[in-house]
Amino acid sequence: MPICAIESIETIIVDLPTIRPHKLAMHTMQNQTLVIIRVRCADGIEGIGEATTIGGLSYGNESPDSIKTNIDRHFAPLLIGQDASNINAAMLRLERSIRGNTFAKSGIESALLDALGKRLNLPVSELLGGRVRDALPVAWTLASGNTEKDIAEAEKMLDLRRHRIFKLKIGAGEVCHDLAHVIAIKKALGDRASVRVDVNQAWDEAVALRACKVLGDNGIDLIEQPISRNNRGGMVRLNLSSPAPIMADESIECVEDAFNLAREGAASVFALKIAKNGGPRAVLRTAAIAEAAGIGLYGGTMLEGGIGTLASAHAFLTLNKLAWDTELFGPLLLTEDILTEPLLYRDFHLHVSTAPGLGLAIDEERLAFFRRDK
Ligand SMILES: O=C(O)C[C@H]1C=CC(=O)O1
Ligand SMILES: [Mn+2]
Repeated sequence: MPICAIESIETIIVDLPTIRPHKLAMHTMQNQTLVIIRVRCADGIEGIGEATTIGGLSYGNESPDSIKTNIDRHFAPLLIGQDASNINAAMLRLERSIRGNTFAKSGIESALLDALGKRLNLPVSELLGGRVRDALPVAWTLASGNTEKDIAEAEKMLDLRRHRIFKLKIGAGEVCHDLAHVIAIKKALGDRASVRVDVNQAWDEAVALRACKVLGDNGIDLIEQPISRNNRGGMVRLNLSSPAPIMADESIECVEDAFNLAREGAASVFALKIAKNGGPRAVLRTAAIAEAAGIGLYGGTMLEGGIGTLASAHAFLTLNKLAWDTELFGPLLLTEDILTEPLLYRDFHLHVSTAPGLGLAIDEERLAFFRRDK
């Protein structure tokens, strides 16, 4: 294939409203901020990617502002003039000069895959080796902060046949109150739904030791990141003692973290996130480590909009087993998106088309309206 140079890279910060406040242990989201990445190539093809985090710097090491600045100032000069079709070479070039910054790398890798797919007339899932499914089961997060509201929201999702897996965000309140909240929701939904919790690192080990037992004994299927990512020994001990499986989320900030967690036995399920590994190809390296270690897989999200959600979905479609399903509901938390077509959620699944690249197009008017610098 002749060399097709990267001509320009544009980063655009977009602020979109959410359907309701989304309450996490470390931050309450009132809206969501996406960083859209447009990689323009010499053959006129444009690759589109997204790098999105939650709550500025309250969740991870990168913020929308740092992602934009770092791509504009540090990534773009390394990539302009390089072959857009050689994703290995482009990503290795970044890796040699740029430490960390996996969110920004993920957005760039997604955009390069989108461009290559459009160039070759193939969906990104096929560039990643081929899909073994066309749709993914999708969990919903109940995070209004109110038990009755959360139960009503879950009932609505079941009626709509949109979700039958619910993740509850806890950790911000008193432990006893949080446990009562979770147990009340599980009681109301019974066997009609899988109920899981995400503590977002809020507990210490002593609290988690007791709380995980209560959760497991009350029918909670999965406990996500109960304690700090820094307490790896504690994760190992909890994973041994908890009656419900422990899932690592914040513990994985790169592929090497995944290897160390697997080696130490610190979790029996991994949340896969393209943003935390450096892209759709990078996340599959973490998936391979998990598969080799007998660790279950869950398709995670950073509450991306449609672009990041599809980039994640194309990677997850290629996996042999996704024992714990996915939570790719980000676009459904937003009242607006910037794509010409919404993603297709039906019968508890996200359905992913086989259109070239990520299979999406930007609605330029909406983008112009929602971009922060307009
Ligand atoms: O998992 C997280 O910690 C982040 C995110 C994913 C779903 C959700 O509601 O929040
Ligand atoms: Mn989480």
